[in-house]
Amino acid sequence: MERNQTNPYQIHTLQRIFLCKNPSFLTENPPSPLSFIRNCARKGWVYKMAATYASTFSVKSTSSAGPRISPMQRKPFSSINLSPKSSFLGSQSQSSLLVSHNTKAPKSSQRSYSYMPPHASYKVAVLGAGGGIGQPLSLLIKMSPLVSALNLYDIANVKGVAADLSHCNTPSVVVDFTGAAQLADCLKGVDVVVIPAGVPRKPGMTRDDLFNINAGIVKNLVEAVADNCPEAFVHIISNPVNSTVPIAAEVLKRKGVYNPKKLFGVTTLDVVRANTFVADKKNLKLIDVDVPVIGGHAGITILPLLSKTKPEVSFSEKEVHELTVRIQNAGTEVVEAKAGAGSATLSMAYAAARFVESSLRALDGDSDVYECAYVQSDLTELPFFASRVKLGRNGVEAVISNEIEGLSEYEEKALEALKEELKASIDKGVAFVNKQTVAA
Ligand SMILES: NC(=O)C1=CN([C@@H]2O[C@H](COP(=O)(O)OP(=O)(O)OC[C@H]3O[C@@H](n4cnc5c(N)ncnc54)[C@H](O)[C@@H]3O)[C@@H](O)[C@H]2O)C=CC1
Ligand SMILES: O=C([O-])CC(=O)C(=O)O
Repeated sequence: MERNQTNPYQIHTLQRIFLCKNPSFLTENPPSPLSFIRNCARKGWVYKMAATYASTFSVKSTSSAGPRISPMQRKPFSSINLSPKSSFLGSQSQSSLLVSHNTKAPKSSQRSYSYMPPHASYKVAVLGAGGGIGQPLSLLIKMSPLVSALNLYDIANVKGVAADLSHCNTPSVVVDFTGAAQLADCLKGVDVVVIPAGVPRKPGMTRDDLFNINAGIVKNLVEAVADNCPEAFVHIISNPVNSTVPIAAEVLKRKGVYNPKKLFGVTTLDVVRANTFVADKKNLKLIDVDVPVIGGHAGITILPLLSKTKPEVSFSEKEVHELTVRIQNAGTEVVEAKAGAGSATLSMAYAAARFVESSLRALDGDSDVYECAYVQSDLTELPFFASRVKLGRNGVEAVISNEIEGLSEYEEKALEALKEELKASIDKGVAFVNKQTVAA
């Protein structure tokens, strides 16, 4: 079976594109995987895309009556090895679902369909929704077939964003919340909280230069998360991620609700960039490329594992060095191009939306969801580390350990070299919360 690495966001995009082009399709002809594939074939779309659609639509959704989130488990993560044939979507769901589609698909004349469309039943909150990332991210989340409620929070300018988005005819209901007094209401009953609140870089700044402002913002927001939706998945985007995630962990610990499986630093943009740059450099089909990125999310702490690129591809030493440096400096590339008007917003929104969609699929019972993220980890001696993780209903089900085995000499050295900086950033975050606690 051909390995399929299409990302979850592309999958839903395909289904939306198809349904937009065929508006009567849903009412006249419930979209069985088979009929979709026939339509794709008629339109000359590649088989792989059709198969991807079939696999997504074959994923059963939990109904609102079903158990949505099981009780928190505080055991340390288990580490598992990932088959070299697996993608972040996993190998088995794609192939087995394809097989099940092939065997179960009804004849075109039949009207009984075993397929269940995604059921919008999850509540997502975006904190910092009025900002450069917040706005396009909210739009992309509004497009998700899995979201029933989208709560948008900011300290200003969020009313108009919510009014605007609420006109899109997708399932979720959009509600705006402005200012600290409305934060608790925004968070009640939320399944996934995404935090892009905070200031972005200007040319000449490092991400760590944002610490003084963003540390306090993240601390306050996560305190409210702890009080109002302690069971939610928490996605931290605000920089410096290497420190803001440890800050969030300390806050949650002090509130007695820390579940390391549900706290994530969003590093998806590093993977998105690595995939794009490698595909470009090696003239590969973008849809096939998958490069794991480990470590952290700043400068040399961003470590793309080019030796683990799928499909297998060889790089010269020069190529490895140039690609690694470009991926590490890609944020700065955007900051400089924007010349004072902020940092990456659109690509970040795309990447964060992919991570949200993956989390929702995991919550919804898809047992084959993999993403790279910055999480509490025992892969190295550092307490937080980005690597590929398997996501499930309870958050991180396993950290994928074999991807940091058998590294190239270049990667081994880069891994050792990043540890000091990453440790300092983690310690800085923890010290910040300790200091605030003593002062209070
Ligand atoms: N993790 C990653 O890969 C990336 C992270 N970032 C980071 O994301 C953050 C946001 O970037 P942008 O959206 O471009 O900035 P922005 O300035 O355009 O938007 C930030 C938003 O946060 C809001 N905000 C500020 N304080 C808040 C508070 N206490 N509560 C709620 N909202 C608050 C602002 O009103 C604004 O709407 C920055 O820290 C940036 O460095 C940016 C790109 C990639
Ligand atoms: O570079 C920045 O400041 C924003 C960021 O984290 C990125 O684009 O990766």
